[in-house]
Amino acid sequence: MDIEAKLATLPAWRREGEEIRRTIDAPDFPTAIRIVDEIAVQAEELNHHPDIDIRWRTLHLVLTTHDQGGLTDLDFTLAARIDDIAAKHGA
Ligand SMILES: C[C@H](O)[C@H](O)[C@H]1CNC2=NC(N)=NC(=O)C2=N1
Repeated sequence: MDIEAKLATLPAWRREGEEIRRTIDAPDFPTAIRIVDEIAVQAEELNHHPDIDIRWRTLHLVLTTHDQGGLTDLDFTLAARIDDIAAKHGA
């Protein structure tokens, strides 16, 4: 997998070693929680789960594939779905 090529399609995400990260600024706290809830649905569907830090209406998300010890296609698939969810909620 060409990690840099995948990252180029996901400008909201930045790579830090074997992880990719993005921040989502939701309009308000209830929306932030709705975004997390929708991410949870996708995470379960993919059996791939982000680390999520909730700070009022700001979400910090980290993706990596622990059981492969690095980034895989699953991280980029989930990242794209997270971007769709954020955009849908105006974040
Ligand atoms: C057993 C189960 O498939 C694994 O624990 C899955 C679950 N969700 C996961 N999520 C992430 N982000 N990385 C993993 O390696 C991972 N492993």
